[in-house]
Amino acid sequence: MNISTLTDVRLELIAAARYFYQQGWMVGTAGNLSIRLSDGSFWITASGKSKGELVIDDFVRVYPDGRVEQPTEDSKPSAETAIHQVIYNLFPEAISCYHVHSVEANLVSRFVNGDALPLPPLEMLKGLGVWEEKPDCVMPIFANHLQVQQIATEIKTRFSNTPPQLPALLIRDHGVTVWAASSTAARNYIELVEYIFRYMVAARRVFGEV
Ligand SMILES: CSCCC(=O)C(=O)COP(=O)(O)O
Ligand SMILES: [Zn+2]
Repeated sequence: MNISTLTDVRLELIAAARYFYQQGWMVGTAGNLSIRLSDGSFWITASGKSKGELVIDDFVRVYPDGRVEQPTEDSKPSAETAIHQVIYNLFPEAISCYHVHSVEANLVSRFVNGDALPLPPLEMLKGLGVWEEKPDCVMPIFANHLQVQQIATEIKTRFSNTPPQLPALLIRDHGVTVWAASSTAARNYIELVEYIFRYMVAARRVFGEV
């Protein structure tokens, strides 16, 4: 057994949340992070915690049968747990699911009225698994329903019929969610999609609508 096997994976989520908070992507209590374990359960941030200063007891463990293990009675699973559950069910290779709120994600989600955001053919897309010359990629956009379960159901229905080109989705006027085969990859994916959104906002300023 090496030393990394002994590390509590919640520490990775704490470090990632602190970093995202510093970038302005998890301001206040915004966003939620999760990591799946080998038994199929996952740790997810408890609802309403300040994401810049999480501690080890600010997580809840959710089991595949829906059972929830809370460190304290007032720790409730993230309000957006249903989205993490649907992502883990749809994508068996997913080990981490990260959701953040940035200003740029919200701006680009209004660049189109439809349910798909065309992405510029940037080299950065390779980091998200798109190895094509001049890739023609879109990021799926979902409506931000008050009932999170409705968002989760729409993700399930759409992705069951049409798998996304990228491991990422946008919820309009809300934020972005990514999933990956490791927590390190999920962190990179958040950085990559946020770079692409920043580029899109800057490009609109420089070139106008393209
Ligand atoms: C001020 S954030 C509003 C709720 C939300 O969108 C979010 O990501 C955080 O919810 P949680 O229950 O995970 O704290
Ligand atoms: Zn959110």
